[in-house]
Amino acid sequence: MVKNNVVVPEIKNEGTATTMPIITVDQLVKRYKKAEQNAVDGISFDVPSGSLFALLGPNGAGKTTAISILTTTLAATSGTVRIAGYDLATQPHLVRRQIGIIFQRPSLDLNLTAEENIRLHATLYGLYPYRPFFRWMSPAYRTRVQELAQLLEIQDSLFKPVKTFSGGMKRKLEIVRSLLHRPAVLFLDEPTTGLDPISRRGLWDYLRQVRAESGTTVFLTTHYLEEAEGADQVCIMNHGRIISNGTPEQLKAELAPSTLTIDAENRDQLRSELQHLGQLCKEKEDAPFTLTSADEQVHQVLRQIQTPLTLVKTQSLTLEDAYLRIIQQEM
Ligand SMILES: Nc1ncnc2c1ncn2[C@@H]1O[C@H](COP(=O)(O)OP(=O)(O)OP(=O)(O)O)[C@@H](O)[C@H]1O
Repeated sequence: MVKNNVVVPEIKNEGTATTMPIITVDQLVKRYKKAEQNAVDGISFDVPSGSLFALLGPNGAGKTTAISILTTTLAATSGTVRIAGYDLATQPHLVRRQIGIIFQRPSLDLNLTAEENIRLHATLYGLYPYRPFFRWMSPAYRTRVQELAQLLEIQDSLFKPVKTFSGGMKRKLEIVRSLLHRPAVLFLDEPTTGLDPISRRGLWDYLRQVRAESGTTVFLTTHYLEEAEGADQVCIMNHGRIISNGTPEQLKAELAPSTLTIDAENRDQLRSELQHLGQLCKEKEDAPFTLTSADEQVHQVLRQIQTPLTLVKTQSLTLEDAYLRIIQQEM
């Protein structure tokens, strides 16, 4: 892998993802006042409509800065961003209508019920006229809230004070609230930080469901690599720059090749066959042959080998392995 290599993604079209970009970022720069370096240093990427896009990077890489600009809460120094066809710099109010945001820190009023939190948000954003009771709100509002609450399985807690909610339920409530206006893009800044593994898994199941049902594009920053494994596209930032961008499979294939361990009764024949196939492999006396290549190459090699094998073991590395390699190359 060459440093700063940007893999052009071949977008998977699973379920709702299409190849049309809903977000286009071009040469985006942010330099904070009095800072000596750019926090975001000329990044460019596209997010296909309906996809799950994960932005990764170590602490201080520039992820929160980038997501803050994309969600119109921070002004860029230069560069252009288009979201759902609108220009971020000149049409921020139109962009805001297209997006839902879930920040790192929950922004719920703990003394209100879940539904009251949703109602306040809906009224503040001008989605529905305010009424002092749920039953007085418009039928459209009531149906939408019930639908979303059911989707995220918090319908039994809708009228309970949020202070009685677990961390996972609060996150789900924030999701309900952010989906109220059917945003085209849902931005999530480290949405599962502080959640236990069960709540994290649950949240992901729900987000998957929401995406399947509404075709929402999800743009996420996370430190949990296993969460990014399920993304259509993974973009890795470091020091304000994009150092890798592609599908998880592409990143793994480029940076963390799979290992194939094979052996045969007739080791001489296998060795010469491997040499003939141009496979450089590590070999210790009497130990199995270990080949390291990208996933599809491993399978190709296996298909071509004629020598009867006594051992075949493949080990695919994880996105976390790929990520650590990319970051370590940068150090
Ligand atoms: N308000 C600010 N003023 C000055 N510098 C800032 C400000 N916010 C962030 N920075 C700097 O910008 C750089 C990028 O920070 P940012 O918070 O975007 O990184 P991050 O990738 O989100 O990190 P983390 O994973 O820790 O949340 C860092 O060097 C940080 O110190």
